[in-house]
Amino acid sequence: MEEKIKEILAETGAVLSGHFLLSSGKHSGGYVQCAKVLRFPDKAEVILKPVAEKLKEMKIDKIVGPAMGGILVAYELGRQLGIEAIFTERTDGVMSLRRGFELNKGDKVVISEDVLTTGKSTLETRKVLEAYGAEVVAVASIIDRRGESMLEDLPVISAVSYQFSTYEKEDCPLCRSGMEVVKPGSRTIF
Ligand SMILES: O=P(O)(O)OC[C@H]1O[C@H](OP(=O)(O)OP(=O)(O)O)[C@H](O)[C@@H]1O
Ligand SMILES: O=C(O)c1cc(=O)[nH]c(=O)[nH]1
Repeated sequence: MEEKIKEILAETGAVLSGHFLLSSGKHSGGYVQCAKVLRFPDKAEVILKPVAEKLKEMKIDKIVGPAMGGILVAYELGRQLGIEAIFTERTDGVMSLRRGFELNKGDKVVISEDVLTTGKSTLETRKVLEAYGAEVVAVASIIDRRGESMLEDLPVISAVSYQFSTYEKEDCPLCRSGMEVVKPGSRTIF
């Protein structure tokens, strides 16, 4: 199934190579733009089905996706699981739950993401949810591109994994080659 999902990601133009500034501030020659595949609801259903199947085994009350990338993933997983899908968002750089969304003490929640790189957005989201007394039981994503071990105390359920080289800005060979760097994501605070 991983191969089929990677084919869908490639054919929808989601897998990019170039010189990218990631949300973490690191640089990379590879990037997965999940919005390119999620623009097709039928393909979103296919690529997230294996993730939803695994989540079915857990007793989950809600799916929470951090904006922007996690929202559509939460929506599709919530649809397949028949549960509520909500989102957190950054206001002045601070992640919070807004729009009258509610979490009850003891709610078992899954955080959904399009891409996991360093896990920073996920950890920020986890803090917000735990402050409401919710229990984060897993993280779900389309892409797992974590290079280092992050989120070790949580089950991570992803549709596919990629290993792209990432570099600190100072050590980036793509910077040295003079290639212009592109920042596709919306986070501005690293
Ligand atoms: O694991 P991390 O290092 O946190 O990186 C992954 C995050 O980066 C991207 O979001 P971004 O903040 O760029 O905003 P976007 O969802 O609007 O693209 C992506 O959607 C994940 O949320
Ligand atoms: O780390 C990121 O910001 C990131 C990497 C990636 O491949 N795709 C994405 O949407 N964000």
